[in-house]
Amino acid sequence: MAKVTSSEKIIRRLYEITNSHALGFDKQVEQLLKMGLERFNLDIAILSKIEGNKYLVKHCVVPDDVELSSGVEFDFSSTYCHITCHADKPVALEHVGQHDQYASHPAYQSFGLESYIGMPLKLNGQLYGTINFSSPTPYNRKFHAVDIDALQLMTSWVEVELIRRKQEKQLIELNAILEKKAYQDSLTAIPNRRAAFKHINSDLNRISRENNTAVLAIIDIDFFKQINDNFGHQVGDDVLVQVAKTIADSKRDYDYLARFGGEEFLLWLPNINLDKATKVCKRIKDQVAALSSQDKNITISIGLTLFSPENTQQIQIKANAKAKIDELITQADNALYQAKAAGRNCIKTFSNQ
Ligand SMILES: Nc1nc2c(ncn2[C@@H]2O[C@H](COP(=O)(O)OP(=O)(O)OP(=O)(O)O)[C@@H](O)[C@H]2O)c(=O)[nH]1
Repeated sequence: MAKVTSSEKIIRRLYEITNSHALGFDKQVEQLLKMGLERFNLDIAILSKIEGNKYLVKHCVVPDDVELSSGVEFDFSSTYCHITCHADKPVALEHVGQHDQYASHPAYQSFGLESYIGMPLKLNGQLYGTINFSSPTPYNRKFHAVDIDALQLMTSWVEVELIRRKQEKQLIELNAILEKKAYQDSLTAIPNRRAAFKHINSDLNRISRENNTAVLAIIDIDFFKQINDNFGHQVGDDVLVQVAKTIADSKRDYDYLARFGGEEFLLWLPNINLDKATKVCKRIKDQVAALSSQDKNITISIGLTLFSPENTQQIQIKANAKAKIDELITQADNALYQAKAAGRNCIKTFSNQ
């Protein structure tokens, strides 16, 4: 049987550790550092992060009698890693006290570590920190090329993993932004039509389960086309933003406002009856009427409809919430049409009669 070389052993062990994804990054790094300590027969292992002149211990494995833990910070210039990063390559020192140059280094003066092997960690060419192994006693042999190779392998894995984790974090953040954008109106920054459907959908089930009532209102800015035509699209946009903000500020905290499209807004008022909803809408209408643009008052018309589940309808609503929402919107639209026909700047309620 072929003899397994120490390089092969290290590659196998490294493969095992780096493939143990279930362990999680922190444990993997810990095992990697332990493997390095065994490999080099040294006492202290550190994965550091360097920010300016701050040397931060991110991970470490140390003997019980050494007081060092992750989170501890040092002056970067007073560490051996400062030499390593300056050299921009692996540095291996077997007996620092006997070294012409390093014996007078502040790191030796401060920590008295006699043996050290370390390497810079880089992410996309930028210095991130170091991986290093050291001991207060002189090294009992010379560091060889194979030691540097082992250190190189460990460093490369950490570099790749750190980049992957950074990209994963960026991707999660990007997805959150995209998700938010998918449900938000870009002009007014309030929820959009899609978000409103999603919200009402889940609310309908709760309200019907609690045998409560809710009101759906469609709010439409009056003569909005004239604003655009007379003063331009930008002024129209500003009016939309002002109206959205005014409605958002005047509604109850638990009401849900969305831009339904064009100059129309949808307001969902859960756990309310028609009387009270009319009062909320009147307050909103009056607040908007206090706004003006280009010396012209802005007014809105509102159509309301009541959602009142009966116990027997619960199963139906759960199965067909979309159809129920469409029906409520049609009813509120119908009432809005009447408000427009009645001269605008008023509130009308849908009725079957
Ligand atoms: N500035 C701006 N205008 C928009 C936007 N979306 C829709 N509009 C305009 O809104 C106007 C709506 O006009 P109409 O549907 O005739 O309604 P109106 O003029 O308000 O008349 P009534 O509703 O009957 O009082 C159209 O001119 C659209 O171009 C937008 O995002 N920004």
